[in-house]
Amino acid sequence: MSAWTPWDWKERKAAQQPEWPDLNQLELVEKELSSYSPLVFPAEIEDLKSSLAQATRGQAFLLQAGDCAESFNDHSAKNVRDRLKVILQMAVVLTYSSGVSVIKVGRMAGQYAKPRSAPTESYLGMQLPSFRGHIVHSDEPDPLKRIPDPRRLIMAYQQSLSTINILRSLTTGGFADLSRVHTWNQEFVASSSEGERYDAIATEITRALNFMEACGINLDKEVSLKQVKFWTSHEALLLGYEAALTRLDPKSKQYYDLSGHMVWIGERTRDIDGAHVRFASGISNPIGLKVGPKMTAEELDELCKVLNPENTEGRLTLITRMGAETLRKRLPELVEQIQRSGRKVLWTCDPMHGNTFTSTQGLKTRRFDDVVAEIRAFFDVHREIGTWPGGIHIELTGDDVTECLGGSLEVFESELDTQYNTICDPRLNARQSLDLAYQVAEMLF
Ligand SMILES: O=C[C@H](O)[C@H](O)COP(=O)(O)O
Ligand SMILES: C=C(OP(=O)(O)O)C(=O)O
Repeated sequence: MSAWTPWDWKERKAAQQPEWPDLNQLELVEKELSSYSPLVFPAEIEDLKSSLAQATRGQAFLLQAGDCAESFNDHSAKNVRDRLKVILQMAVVLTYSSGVSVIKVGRMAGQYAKPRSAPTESYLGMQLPSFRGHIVHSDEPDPLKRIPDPRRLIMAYQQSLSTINILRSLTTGGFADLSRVHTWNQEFVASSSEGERYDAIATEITRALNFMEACGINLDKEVSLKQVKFWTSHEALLLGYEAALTRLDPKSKQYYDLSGHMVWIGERTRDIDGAHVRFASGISNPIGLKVGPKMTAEELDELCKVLNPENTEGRLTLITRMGAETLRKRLPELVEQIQRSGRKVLWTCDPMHGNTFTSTQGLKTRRFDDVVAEIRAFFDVHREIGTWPGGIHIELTGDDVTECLGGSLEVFESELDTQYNTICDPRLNARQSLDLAYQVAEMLF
């Protein structure tokens, strides 16, 4: 096979691409993007890869979380901060309760493109092109506004740049300092039982920090207490956008997709001969691969070979998403095959995408209990085989939304439409996310 180039995926079939009305305009936009500064840097990507290598060896746990689809409509520093807050809170709960180090990766700063099951969707009896994310078109139910517009690729880049700036200043500029652990508890969470439990942990951490200071340890010098390493990730779906931001690192002579630290291949685009797998095979970023209910052991093995021919630890994360019942039946043979082939992979669990259904009011939703059940099944299978259940992949928001059912402060089906704000799939709200962190921490311990 000829040497890989960032654009040679064009010779393959790319699934789930928008029907761009003007391909010349698309090409001009991609050319312009190719001249823009990178959003992240190779050294950061390698740093994440070495953390993921630790997780592959069972020495760390991956928390990958954020929006289903980031929106162009509600971008603000507050919104980014609130999402970061809940991820930091989950990480504190997981680390404090289990003693395992947690790698924090946001579905943020690039998660704008959505693959869909059907090309059209209906709204009040009208057939519309399915919404594919704000990087493609508006979510408004208007056929004209659903026409794909390439200029949105530039808008996605700009919003990602702004999000990364906010994230960098929050994670290194004092906000993520462990001495501020109490302040990450948002008001609407603080009054709930999860919030109170979180506050108790935060008080114990503060007491431990005070104790260390009283013993003469200068905490100001401990960078790991003052700053947080936080990485970005998204699905590499629109390959023109990804290729335009892919650069050759002059030092290592490796190609990196500099649109985010980690990218993943979705369940609908993982064809081994397809464009997405070809593109991902040539970049040096950590790659995630969604593993749905139809994946066979042979297919998975082949995909691992193509995506990680050097068998590098930290390169490949397998993200299973099939619902608890199917997972208990299917995961053992997949794990055993990968074990037999000696492939070094990080296994993580996406308990969201195998558990979506439509409520009686017609809203897409997920049950909190189904989410927990899939993670429990994932832990059970790995514990039985002796492999490391290395992480979770969650769709969440820092807001007080009513999109997923259940949780300890239960969201009922009749309440779904009160704060149903997602532009695509239902997300856990901040309380449900914390609730989930406690349950996963117990499984991890
Ligand atoms: O978020 C992922 C997918 O885009 C989404 O689950 C697809 O949803 P659909 O089955 O309604 O198209
Ligand atoms: C589309 C997604 O998932 P999947 O490819 O697993 O359906 C996603 O994670 O946004």
